[in-house]
Amino acid sequence: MTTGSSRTPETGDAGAVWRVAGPVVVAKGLRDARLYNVVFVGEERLPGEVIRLDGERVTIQVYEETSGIRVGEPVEDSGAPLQVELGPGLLGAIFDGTQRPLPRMAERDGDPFGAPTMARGISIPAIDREKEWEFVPTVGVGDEVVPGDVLGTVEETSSLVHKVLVPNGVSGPVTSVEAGPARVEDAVAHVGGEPVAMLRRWAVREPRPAARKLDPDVPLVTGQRIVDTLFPVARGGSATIPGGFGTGKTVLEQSLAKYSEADVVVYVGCGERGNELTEVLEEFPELLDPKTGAPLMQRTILIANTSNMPVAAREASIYTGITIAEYFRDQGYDVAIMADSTSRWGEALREVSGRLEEMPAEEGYPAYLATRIAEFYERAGSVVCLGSDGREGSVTVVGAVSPPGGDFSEPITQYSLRLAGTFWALDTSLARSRHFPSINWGTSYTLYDLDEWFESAVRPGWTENRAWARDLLQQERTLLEIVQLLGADALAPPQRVILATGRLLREDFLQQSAFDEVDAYCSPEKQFHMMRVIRAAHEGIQEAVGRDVAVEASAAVPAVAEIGRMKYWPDAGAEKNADDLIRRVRREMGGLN
Ligand SMILES: Nc1ncnc2c1ncn2[C@@H]1O[C@H](COP(=O)(O)OP(=O)(O)OP(=O)(O)O)[C@@H](O)[C@H]1O
Repeated sequence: MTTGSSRTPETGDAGAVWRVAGPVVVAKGLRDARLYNVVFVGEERLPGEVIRLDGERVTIQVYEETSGIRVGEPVEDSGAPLQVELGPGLLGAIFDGTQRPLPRMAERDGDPFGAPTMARGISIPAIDREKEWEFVPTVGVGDEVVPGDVLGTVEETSSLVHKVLVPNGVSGPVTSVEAGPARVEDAVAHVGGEPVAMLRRWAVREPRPAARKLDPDVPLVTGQRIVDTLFPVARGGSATIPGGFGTGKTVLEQSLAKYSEADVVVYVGCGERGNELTEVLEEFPELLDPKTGAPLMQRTILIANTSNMPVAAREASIYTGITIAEYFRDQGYDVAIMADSTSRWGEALREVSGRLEEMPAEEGYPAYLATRIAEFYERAGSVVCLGSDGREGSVTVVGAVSPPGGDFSEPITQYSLRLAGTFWALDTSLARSRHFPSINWGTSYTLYDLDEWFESAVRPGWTENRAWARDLLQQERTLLEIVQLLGADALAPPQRVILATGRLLREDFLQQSAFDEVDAYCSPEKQFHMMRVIRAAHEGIQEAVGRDVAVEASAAVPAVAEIGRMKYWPDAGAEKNADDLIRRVRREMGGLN
């Protein structure tokens, strides 16, 4: 994050600390302060952000521990709002909530998740200034360019070409452009005589512009069966994952981060425990993309703001993340941002608001909570990017919510579900019975209609399979209620068929282990073929019942046990395996009498 290092001394406006209350500092004497400007507090120059102006009192949320700051210490206004640095070198990076590179801080200070007072006042540039990138121009001298046009590219990783765009507010003829190695601050081109470097800055609270929004009609394939088949999210759409303690939010967010078909993934670990993020930091660099075989870290940016880091920086981490996501979207990429957890973020808002002595609204949260959550989800979108080539990009937002006591009526869950297009409700009783992912198929939903895409891109028949599975699960639910009241004997054979198939669907399709090397990712094609087999088993049991064969006998044929092993089939041979198994199911069930 740029904390005003580019300011000139003339713009610096100086005041003094007047009051300190936790992460909130009130200063006086800053004549030119503006809302959301970055200021430096105290002798240690701790960065903070102006969050309220009240006469001569300027209220600041400070992004670092304020202990030891005394009344009268200097406060300086940088004259600029909170910004992130954007450019080659972001992929694979690990930042804190204000975009300080954690590995380089750790080199200085040891464990980055250790002491809450770590690294006070240190300012390390987010993007490496010395690294050289091979710049390949895509324009020539004399070409007329407008904001968003691609000036050239650098190969940031083996799987992603970073596009260097004409910045906002710059247009005209290219007056010079130079191929070859360049550092991020070097001018790689001149447009209308203005130098253009690769490094950009952007105020985090301001959405980056695009030419226009598109209807989200392509799914973000996740490789998670219940998600893709029953409740898919669109590229450029949004999803929320509420779940009580231990229901699997973090595991699901991480599976999405690992396996979603996004070009770039921004993972914001917000207020989670340090050891959970350490796991992520250790595990991610080891993982390979199931599609390309390239290290997953090459497409990932991690933003870590753990529960022991200063609370105000947690609020910033979401904005830092989404701004970086939009930056890659603008290059024409599909980006997914996962935030775990927005509840911890809401708690940061609540804490700061409490220090400001604002009138609390629902459950002590500030009245502007809903607006803030909306600002985050509304930055999702599929767009035509700025620039003349009409390229398209998207940001998909996935936010986890940890409602206290698993109570979904609390404000953050309620606001999130009003805003997000997909709702994956994690269920405590499913988690307790070790049914993972514990997405409740009765209460979850998606508002995106993506059937057409699946029909043409995966297989015709996808929609019908999906409708069949949903209907069957719904019927099973109703029947299970009857069984609870009256016992299984109350059911007629056709109803028992539904229970038998419902079980197959739940155990052999919806359950998916995030920790099994093969099962953790399931392609839509394999999902389709697995569903075909389960439907064939359903028909087989139904036919057998028509011949007066007991449901239990059909459900016990050896081929049914093989259905339980479909998860471990390799993706590649799924179609043939499914054909073979369907034949076996028919043969074995057909032979019963
Ligand atoms: N898809 C899955 N496959 C296998 N096990 C899972 C899966 N999802 C969750 N689990 C199990 O559930 C446990 C809890 O998951 P997780 O830590 O994600 O929960 P959480 O909702 O994030 O918890 P917290 O409320 O503590 O943040 C995991 O350690 C794991 O054992």
